[in-house]
Amino acid sequence: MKVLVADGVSPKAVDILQGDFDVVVKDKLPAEELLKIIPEFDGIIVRSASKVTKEVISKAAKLKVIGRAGVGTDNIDITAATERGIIVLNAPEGNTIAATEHTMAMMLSMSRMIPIANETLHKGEWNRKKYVGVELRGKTLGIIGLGRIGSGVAKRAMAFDMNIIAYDPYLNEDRAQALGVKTGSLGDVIKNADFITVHMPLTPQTKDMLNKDNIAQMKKGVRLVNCARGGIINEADLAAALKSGQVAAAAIDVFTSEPLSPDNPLASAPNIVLTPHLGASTVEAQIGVAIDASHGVAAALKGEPVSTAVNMAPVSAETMGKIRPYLALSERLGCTVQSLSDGPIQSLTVQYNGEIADIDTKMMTIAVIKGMLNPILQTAVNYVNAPSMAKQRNIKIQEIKNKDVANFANLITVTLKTPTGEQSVQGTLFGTEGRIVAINQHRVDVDPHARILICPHINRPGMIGLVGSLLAKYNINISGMQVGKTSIAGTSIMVLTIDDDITQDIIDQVSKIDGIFDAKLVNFYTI
Ligand SMILES: NC(=O)c1ccc[n+]([C@@H]2O[C@H](COP(=O)([O-])OP(=O)(O)OC[C@H]3O[C@@H](n4cnc5c(N)ncnc54)[C@H](O)[C@@H]3O)[C@@H](O)[C@H]2O)c1
Ligand SMILES: O=C(O)[C@H](O)COP(=O)(O)O
Repeated sequence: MKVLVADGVSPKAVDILQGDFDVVVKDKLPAEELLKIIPEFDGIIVRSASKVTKEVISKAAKLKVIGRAGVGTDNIDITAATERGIIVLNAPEGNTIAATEHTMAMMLSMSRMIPIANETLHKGEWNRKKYVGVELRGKTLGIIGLGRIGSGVAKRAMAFDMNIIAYDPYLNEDRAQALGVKTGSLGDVIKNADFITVHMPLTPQTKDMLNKDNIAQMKKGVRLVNCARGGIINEADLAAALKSGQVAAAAIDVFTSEPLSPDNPLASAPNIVLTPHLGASTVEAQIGVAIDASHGVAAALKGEPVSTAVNMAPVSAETMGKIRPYLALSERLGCTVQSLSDGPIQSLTVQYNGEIADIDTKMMTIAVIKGMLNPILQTAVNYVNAPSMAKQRNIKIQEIKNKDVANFANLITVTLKTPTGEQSVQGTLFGTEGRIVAINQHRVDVDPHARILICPHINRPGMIGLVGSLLAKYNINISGMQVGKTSIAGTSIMVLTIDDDITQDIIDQVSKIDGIFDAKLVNFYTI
């Protein structure tokens, strides 16, 4: 598979990917070139420069994953990617410190007029009277958006003896208390702050959040910082407020259109410190995001789950650690139960018993759906599109959780209903190895790999021999065999692991053997 590493992402990404993938590096990637070359690639890693638009995605016939070596995914059309089942992932933590420290640097440079003092001194002007700044100590800093970077700024600003007031409508009050930060409404921040810094994504709600109306209500001489996204502070309104003196100074790293055009009103505004989107530009951050994004892209291309995918239900790293060993088993249970069934799938129930009932199992249920649908659909089903594929087919999905369990520490029971009846399989982990432990109430111990042939049969001597001889006639080797017990009198189930390919015609012949009720092949190579 081929991966395109664009936008000057650190060479660390190439080091990580090149063992497994064919890697192409394009530090500069004009939009027309991206459109032209994207059909060749299975994966792409970008920073904010390349725009992965709907048009790019429509041409990306093989694309399975878009990795963002950074936080903001506003340069990627996530809706278009999700519709195509393309995983979009980011690297949300690698550049947090860099952006936090850049915000502090911007606040200090703006307060002490360092850029202009430096520039004029280089021109030979020794101007000590003109560049008298203000202190941070004792000032109120309004932080809008108290996420990773906002909290980091809060901590550092406290060390400068600033008073903090934060506004974040989605913030849990406990988190603010743990940080020792006072919270308030947007209006409280607007009215009380001497400095305001914004740290949230650009969304329809946050666009122009600071504008001429609320800038007019701020303290005269307020100082504003934007190291988040261009447009959260309206650029024309800010430029006007800098000219009028309502805003004493501003420090801006991000712009509505990048690179910054000379026509942008901020380019010529007074008392403003500008940097060309440098928040994440430290050696450490670029290595960090490249490592995280490339590991995510590699995992996605290998069909493994990705904890930083942004178009899937989020799963914490802690939960991921607990569920990871169950994912392959879950997929195999989905594949097995589907292979046992006939007719259109009406509903799928996944029941979790034991300790796993206490954890967030939604990704395991998605793995079951993936395993159930992949063998029967033309479109590749993955962790992103599995729930919507099930919905499109009107399959009712139900999760049941119960801490009670007999015989095992944890048990997953997958039941699938079609108009012809109900099939169920159960699985558990022995150590880290997944095992199918029951098929339609017959107790078995099956390692779900390669292909298995499942034959319910009458419980009488000679049945295994009959099936074995028929398969031997076609030179099909049986590498494993299990006979399942049940409380249902007179019936049994044999599960044969077979190495070789087997035709439907041979399976039909097995099912016609006297005493065999049915023969179903589960091909784990199809998931
Ligand atoms: N300048 C740079 O180079 C640079 C580097 C890294 C991140 N960023 C940007 O910084 C921003 C913050 O990044 P982060 O990692 O802290 O993100 P985060 O997701 O950890 O935090 C965002 C916070 O904003 C809050 N929020 C969302 N909508 C809000 C609203 N309407 N009003 C107030 N708060 C709201 C959320 O509740 C969350 O707490 C993002 O836009 C990101 O793209 C820029
Ligand atoms: O959202 C981000 O991570 C930052 O804006 C960094 O963007 P960059 O990778 O283009 O520097």
